[in-house]
Amino acid sequence: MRLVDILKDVKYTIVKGNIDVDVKGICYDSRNSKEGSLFVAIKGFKFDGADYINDAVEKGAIAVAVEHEVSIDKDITVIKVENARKSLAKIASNYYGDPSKQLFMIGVTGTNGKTSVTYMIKSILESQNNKVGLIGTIHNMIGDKVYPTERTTPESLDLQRYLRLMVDEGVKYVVMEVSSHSLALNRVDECKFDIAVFTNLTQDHLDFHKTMDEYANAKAKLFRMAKTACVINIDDDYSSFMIENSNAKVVTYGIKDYAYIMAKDIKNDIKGAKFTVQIEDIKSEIALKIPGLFSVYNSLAAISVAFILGIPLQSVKMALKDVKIKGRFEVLDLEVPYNVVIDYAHTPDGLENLMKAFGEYNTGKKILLFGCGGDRDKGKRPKMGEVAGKYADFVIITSDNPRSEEPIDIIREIEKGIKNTKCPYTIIEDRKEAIKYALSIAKDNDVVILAGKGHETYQVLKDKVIDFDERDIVREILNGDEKS
Ligand SMILES: CC(=O)N[C@H]1[C@@H](OP(=O)(O)OP(=O)(O)OC[C@H]2O[C@@H](n3ccc(=O)[nH]c3=O)[C@H](O)[C@@H]2O)O[C@H](CO)[C@@H](O)[C@@H]1O[C@H](C)C(=O)N[C@@H](C)C(=O)N[C@H](CCC(=O)O)C(=O)O
Ligand SMILES: Nc1ncnc2c1ncn2[C@@H]1O[C@H](COP(=O)(O)OP(=O)(O)OP(=O)(O)O)[C@@H](O)[C@H]1O
Ligand SMILES: N[C@H](CCC[C@H](N)C(=O)O)C(=O)O
Ligand SMILES: [Mg+2]
Repeated sequence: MRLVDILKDVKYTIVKGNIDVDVKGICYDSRNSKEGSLFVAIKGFKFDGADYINDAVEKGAIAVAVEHEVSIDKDITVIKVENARKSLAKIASNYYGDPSKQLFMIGVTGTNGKTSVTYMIKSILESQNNKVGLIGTIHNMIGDKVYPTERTTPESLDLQRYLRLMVDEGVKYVVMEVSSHSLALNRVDECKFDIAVFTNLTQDHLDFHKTMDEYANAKAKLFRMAKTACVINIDDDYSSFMIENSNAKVVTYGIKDYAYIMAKDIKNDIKGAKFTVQIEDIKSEIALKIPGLFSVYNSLAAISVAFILGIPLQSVKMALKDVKIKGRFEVLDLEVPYNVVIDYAHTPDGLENLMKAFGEYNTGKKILLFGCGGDRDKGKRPKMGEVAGKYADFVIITSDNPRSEEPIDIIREIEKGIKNTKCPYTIIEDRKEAIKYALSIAKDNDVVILAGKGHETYQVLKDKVIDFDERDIVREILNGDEKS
């Protein structure tokens, strides 16, 4: 594709060379550069892409886009842009033919519930014989095909490539998680969203956004982008802020106060939740396999999208009843007289919602095992410790993904919070040892809750990533054949 066409509607100046060259690929990481590439050099939080221009050229790049003056003695085309991330999004959309224009785009944002809501929406859309694309934390999907991912919302170049692939494979609807990072870092700039969904806003990612206002402002961008409708959880404290930022029809859902789509007569046990959904004078019984009030909220968001698309409630009911999501309130099928549940709760609100889901019926003790991710929001750690102590009968504080931090430092911060409660707890830094201990103290009718890692089958340590699938670890321990 001609570079001049790739740069359509991008603000740039030519530093040197000619823009009427044929580009054979785009990259924002020099390590992915190849013959004929355009390398977009982004000045990031850790590295400056401009320091890797020579690497990119050695691998065949014939053009680079930079956001500040650099001296380049190579015989290549150099253009200067104001904002490399913003330009990359436009460049990617041009290169892949603006695929989101040919798709019905549903973006789901919020601190918790994004993955859960996207899976529910995908199930409902597929019940109408649609081929659906999904972009999210666990993996990306085109119909039933699964693609591994490292991000909840990919960089613009990767995202636009997925959207092009989805168009080419006959996808009509795309349902995607839109993280606050992606909104702040221009990853979804060129996505033409039709529906935006807001789940909730509570503390997370303040290591990045610094304040809740900044976090809310990032999320609000999505509601300004949506053209068809904005689906809003009216019970959330930030609902009015998201509604103020909505440029399309607003559909509200909720449980506490009046909402256009409401849930009533909610019943909940470890097998799932049941409730009556009410839309004006229409009512229907809904059953979910994932327990918890939070699951009722998530399903109301999905039901709202279905309502906007004119999908009959009977089809919605049938599509929702079997939805299960890896690592989201995943009850393991074991031959023991207690339950083991794996969940992804990794924020104070997520953990509180998870623990409340047990509170209503669990007859035995709630043994909660969790840690907090390293290189993430430190402020949530004591708050999660306090939530754990408030709702559990016994807590084992351990590691999650420590990343570059010392595991014990993270644990000590969590411990500060649990000390504000009377809940007995212990500290076991090694997560596998912690799981072994949790299983050793569980009695009949107890529930062992492994929180924070959910679907993850790895553990990110300082210098390596190890295999770590809690499903396998639990079974190995119970069968007495755990590998050390
Ligand atoms: C805070 C954040 O989101 N950072 C993302 C950002 O990193 P950065 O801007 O700091 O990039 P950098 O590492 O400084 O590198 C700058 C540039 O130099 C380039 N480079 C670097 C090295 C090299 O040899 N050659 C080269 O060209 C890089 O490709 C990059 O373009 O751009 C990088 C390249 O795309 C991402 O990998 C990185 O995600 C980091 C790893 C990350 O952990 N992000 C998390 C926080 C995240 O995005 N999470 C959200 C929300 C999760 C959720 O709540 O669900 C998500 O959507 O996943
Ligand atoms: N609506 C909700 N409100 C509060 N907590 C929730 C809600 N839905 C799910 N949770 C809890 O939060 C955890 C994460 O849910 P989910 O993966 O759907 O959120 P997410 O927004 O995709 O998270 P992430 O930002 O990490 O991608 C769940 O395992 C559950 O414990
Ligand atoms: N077990 C994960 C959960 C959060 C992952 C994701 N939401 C992010 O912030 O990258 C961790 O904290 O390490
Ligand atoms: Mg997610």
